[in-house]
Amino acid sequence: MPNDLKNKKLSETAKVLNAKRKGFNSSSQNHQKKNFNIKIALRKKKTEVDSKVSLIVRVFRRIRQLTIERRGVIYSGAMQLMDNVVQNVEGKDLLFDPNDYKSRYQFAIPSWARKTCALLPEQRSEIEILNMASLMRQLKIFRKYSSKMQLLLAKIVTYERFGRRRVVIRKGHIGRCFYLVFSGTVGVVIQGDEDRAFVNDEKPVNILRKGDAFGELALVRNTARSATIVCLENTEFLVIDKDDFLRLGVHKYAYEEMLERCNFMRSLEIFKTWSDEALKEVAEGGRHVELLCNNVVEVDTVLSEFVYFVKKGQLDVVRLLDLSVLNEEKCNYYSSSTKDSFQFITPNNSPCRTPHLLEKRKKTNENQLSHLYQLSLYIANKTSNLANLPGLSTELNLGLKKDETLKKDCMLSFKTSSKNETVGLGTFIKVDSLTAGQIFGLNYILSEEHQNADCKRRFILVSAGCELIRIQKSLIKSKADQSTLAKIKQRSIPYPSDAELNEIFLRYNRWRCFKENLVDRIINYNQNMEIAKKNISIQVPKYFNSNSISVDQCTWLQEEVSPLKASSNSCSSDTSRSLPSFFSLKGKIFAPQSTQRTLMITHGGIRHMKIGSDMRDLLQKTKCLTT
Ligand SMILES: Nc1ncnc2c1ncn2[C@@H]1O[C@@H]2COP(=O)(O)O[C@H]2[C@H]1O
Repeated sequence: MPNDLKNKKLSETAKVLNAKRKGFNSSSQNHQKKNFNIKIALRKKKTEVDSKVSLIVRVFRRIRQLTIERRGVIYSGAMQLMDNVVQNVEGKDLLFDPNDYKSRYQFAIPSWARKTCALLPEQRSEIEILNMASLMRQLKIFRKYSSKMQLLLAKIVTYERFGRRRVVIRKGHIGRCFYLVFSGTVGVVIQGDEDRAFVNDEKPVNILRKGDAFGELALVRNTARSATIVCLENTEFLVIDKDDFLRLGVHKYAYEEMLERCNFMRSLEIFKTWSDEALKEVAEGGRHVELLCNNVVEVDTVLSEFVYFVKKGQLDVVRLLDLSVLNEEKCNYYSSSTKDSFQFITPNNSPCRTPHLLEKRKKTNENQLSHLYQLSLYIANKTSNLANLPGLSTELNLGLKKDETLKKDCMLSFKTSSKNETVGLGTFIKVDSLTAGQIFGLNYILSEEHQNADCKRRFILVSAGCELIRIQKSLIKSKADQSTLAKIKQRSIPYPSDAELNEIFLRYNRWRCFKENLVDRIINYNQNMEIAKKNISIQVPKYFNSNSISVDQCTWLQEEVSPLKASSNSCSSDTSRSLPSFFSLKGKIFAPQSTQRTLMITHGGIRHMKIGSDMRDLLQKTKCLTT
């Protein structure tokens, strides 16, 4: 009986539980269904909204397109606001020009602007004038004019376009217009006819690009044209008529710029003896050039026609160094990683002709060397007195092959590589940095016997962000008096020779290899120590193994550290050579104070490296250090 009762009760509870489970299942199924339906409904709604939004976007795009096509209006309120902001900012002493970074940068004059230029001034609407002014603000020279003048010019400016070899201005003709170059390049020829601009060895005296202007002299002086201007490629100009030029006073700006050049030159010691007339004549032929960082100013200083005066910023002088003249033994100094990072250069002289570099080059501006330039190493000393360079010994064997000093200037030596390509090994090395008031190229105006060796060596001029004045060598030469020439002769100190630069490079490279190897070894050591701790049969790795790297690190450390006196400061942050008292290789002192120590290795500056307590033990074991 009790058993029956028990069974009954059990079956009843089982029934109840089953019923509950069923109920639960059905309710969760319902819930899922509901969720699913909501999801589908939401998705439908979303696609509907999406299609509506894309339709609206398309309609607006079309309206904008039609407006631009019909009325040429692109100058929105937002654009105007932005221009105002930029104008306000322009007055401040910014380190960069915001206009250089405008996303609306045009490489050629757009069709709406051509249409505007074709209209008579009185037919141009206010918005069209604003559009034109906004476009013209891309030109550096235009930005120098006041906002009022900009609008007045935008109202009267006309458009002209000429193909390659077309003469824009012919020397001796009457001047009728002033030209602003918007796209393309033109050559200035003073002697002979325009064909000289296209003869290889007789280059034009000057090349003008986007943002440059010409044709002001004849208008201001009321004389004949002083030079012939010929298009070197398809070139677009914005043109200002002589009457407008004089009426609006544009000539005052041109005159002011010339005066600025004149005053700058007058402030330089080298031109102190010059008459005002001579200085003015030279300044008139000069041009202002503003360059962003990493733009190449001159690819080959030997072929250059110009002397460069740094007005603001910094101009770097870079030399392409032939590393293949170093013998095999010296070449071994490059660790595999270091070797990879140096550029192989093909015989046609261009630093960027290898396929992967070409690829990169295509992506960047034609005139930029940035990726190669990163490799350059800075040498502050422009004299050949190497004793002044930190830690350099002139007795150091250069590793130059006999009779293989640099015969052909800047031409790298080429070898056939494993892939049957002719390759050379070179690196760019910065030999000088010119700052405001310094000049590059004055040496060239001396007679050949007085020129220093640098006049026959090719250097590359690279802007580190600078404003330059560019004047033809011939123009300065024609006006230079005896005392100026004597001053130039006196000041001409050549840059370090290639042999010296090679030495500097080797030393730098050795230091770099050493650092890399040291870091590798520390990492390697730490990893192996972990293994060694677990498995006693494995030998504890040696940290210093003088056979495995080309430079004996112990010697290096001693060499680096030897001039240091153990001081009581734990770590000095100034740039003079100093060491914390607890670490001195020479004195073999190592005071264990905590688990972390700072190993300082100096080479013309201080470098820090953290080492752990195991490292300290190891240094002691390898007898580099004793407690
Ligand atoms: N050395 C020069 N470098 C650049 N531009 C020049 C040089 N000499 C003359 N020009 C320009 O060439 C123009 C020729 O016509 P203009 O004489 O009216 O004005 C001249 C200057 O604007």
